Formats: sequence, structure tokens, C-alpha cells
Amino acid sequence: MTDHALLLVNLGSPASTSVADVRRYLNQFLMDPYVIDLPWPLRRLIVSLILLKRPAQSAHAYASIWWPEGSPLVVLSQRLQRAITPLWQHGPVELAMRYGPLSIEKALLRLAGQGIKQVTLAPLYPQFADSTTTTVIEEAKRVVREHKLALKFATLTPFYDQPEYLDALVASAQPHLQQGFDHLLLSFHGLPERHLHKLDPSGHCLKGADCCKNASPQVLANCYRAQCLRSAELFAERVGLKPGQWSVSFQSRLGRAKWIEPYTEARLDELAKAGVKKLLVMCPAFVADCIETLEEIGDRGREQFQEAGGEELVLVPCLNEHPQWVSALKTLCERAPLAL
Ligand SMILES: C=CC1=C(C)c2cc3[nH]c(cc4nc(cc5[nH]c(cc1n2)c(C)c5CCC(=O)O)C(CCC(=O)O)=C4C)c(C)c3C=C
Ligand SMILES: [Fe+2]
Ligand SMILES: [Fe+2]
Repeated sequence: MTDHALLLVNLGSPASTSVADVRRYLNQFLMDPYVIDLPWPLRRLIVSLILLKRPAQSAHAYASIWWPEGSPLVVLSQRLQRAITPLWQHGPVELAMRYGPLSIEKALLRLAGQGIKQVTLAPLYPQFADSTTTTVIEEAKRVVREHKLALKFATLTPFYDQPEYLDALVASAQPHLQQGFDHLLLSFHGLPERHLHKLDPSGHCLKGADCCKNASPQVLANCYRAQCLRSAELFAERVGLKPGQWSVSFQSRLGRAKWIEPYTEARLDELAKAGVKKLLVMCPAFVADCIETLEEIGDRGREQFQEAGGEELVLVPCLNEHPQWVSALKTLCERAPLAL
């Protein structure tokens, strides 16, 4: 059978590092109601305020990590697509981005035009959040509805606790773990606390220091923070780390709302002040290196850690195109349930 395509979807980047392209990208991204989940007039106002200064700052940050071939996130995702293509024997493998060029719409129309009957949609996010997984699924639904596409779908579910993902993470981190370190910080992308409360009708989330550790299966299914902690614990268990050798934090806070804690910025200071000299940082919410890992942690985070008294910050690369990740992703996608 060769009429069953795989569609990999990641977040996306601006078309270039120009301030105008970064503004266009940020506007599309932040106006997504799953990202800034406020009523349209308030969202429009807040995004317009963010767009006064942020495009120039972000353009500068993007320029510092941009590769000759383009955005690291996009280039690494294209390499992943190339590596998985020979393993996916059911049909073509396409790549789309939720924001910026390479839209989900163009990819699905291309596949439908080639006579594809079934698509496995793979949002490339290990942990579930409305601002990542849900928005990809909703965008695919919109395209199918508006273009009346006759496609059957399977959808990759969040794989934060799947052995294939965790084993690939261990294999990719092992060379760095073997070099020795004082502490391992697992820094996940943050989320406004509001996003967790919205998906938690039981009122369990953020009610105490251990709420995510004691989450019931129903809460865990929707709680991004609990899924991050679970990924981190399972990873630490696999590599035999003892409590105190590792911790979790959340990065990339934007705006004034309260985001989930502890914040990575605060942890970098605390760890340096506690005498950690060599710090390893992994970012397991991202499967490909991007501005959030390369610039926020690899440049600004390193500088901050050293200014606070630390000596060395080693940024462990994301899974990128690691062969074990490529084959893990193929297995996870083949197991994806029929659903959109
Ligand atoms: C309200 C704002 C944001 C939410 C919520 C959010 C959630 C979220 N994002 C990722 C993954 C990525 N985010 C990236 C960049 C990025 N994220 C935000 C804001 C929110 N993210 C902004 C404004 C930006 C752009 C960069 C900047 O100006 O700081 C990226 C990298 C993109 C790249 O081109 O390299 C990724 C990947 C997750 C996983 C997540 C929720 C859990
Ligand atoms: Fe983000
Ligand atoms: Fe929780």
C-alpha cells in the first residue's frame, strides 16, 4: 500500500530574520486562540502591544542562531523528514509547520492531489498542550472541512511516557552524560498557568507542590506540567540519576501572566549559587533544536549561569535526526490510532 502518507508537523519559524517576517510570524502565532487563549478583542490588543517591540528583539535573537540553509528548527525537521522517508513504507512523507511558510493546508492539498487516501498526522510534541497539539489537529480539521478532502486520518498521541521516545532521549544524551556533570536540568517550554486550569475541571492542578506527581490518569492525560514531570522522572530513572542530581524547570515565559514554575531563569541562578560548576541542560519538550534551545539556553542561559558563579553549561542537543529517534518516531506513528 502506498496511499498512506505521513505528515510531520512542527511549530515553524519566520521566513527570514527580517523584522517584517518575524512580525508576520509572531502575529500569526500569537493570534492563534490556542496560544493566547483570550477573547479576540483582548487577544488583538495584547498581541498588538507585544508586536511593538518583540519583532525587533526576536529578529536579533533569530539572526544569532540562523544557519546558512535557514531556521535550525525547519532545517532539522527537513532532515528528520528525509531520514524517516525510507522507513515509512506506506506512502510519501510530508513536512508542515503550524506557523510561517510550509503550511498544513498546502501539505494536505498536495497529498490529496496525489491520490493519498489516508494520512498519519504527527504533531512533533512529546507532551500535550492546546497551544501545540490541539492547534495542529484543529488546523488539519479546518483544511479537511473547507476543502472537503476525502482523507482518513490517524493521529500521533503525546508520547511523553513511551519507551521508544525515552530510550531515544537516553541514547542521544548518553555521550554528554558520560562526560560527567554536577547537575542535570531538564528545561521544558513553559505555559501560562491558565492553560492548565482550563483543561482541569477537577480543580486538581497547581493545588500543591506535588499535585502533578499525584495526578490521576484523567488529569495526567491533559496536564502538560504533569506530563513533563513524568518524562523527566522516567528519563532520570533510565539513566540511574539520584534525587538531587537532576531537576525540572520551565522556560520561555512571555507577558505578565503567571506561567508554570519553577522558571528556568531562576533555577540557573539557584544552581550556580548552590555550587554547581558543570551544568548539563536538556530540553525534552522540543524534538528539534530551535531558538528556544540554542539562543535562550545555549547563549543567554549560559551567560546567566556563568555570571551567577557557574563554570560550564553544556546544552545537550535535541533528538534532531538521531537514528534511534528516527526509528522510534516511525514505530510511534505506525501505532497511531485512527482519529482526527
Ligand atoms: C503565549 C505564548 C506562547 C505559548 C503558550 C507557547 C507554547 C509553546 N511553544 C512551544 C514550542 C516552541 N515555541 C517556540 C517559540 C516561541 N514561543 C512563543 C510563545 C509561546 N509558546 C514565542 C513568542 C516564540 C517565538 C520566539 C520568540 O519570540 O521568543 C519554538 C521555536 C520556534 C523557532 O523558530 O525556533 C518552539 C519549538 C511549546 C512546546 C509550547 C507549549 C508547551
Ligand atoms: Fe513557544
Ligand atoms: Fe497538574
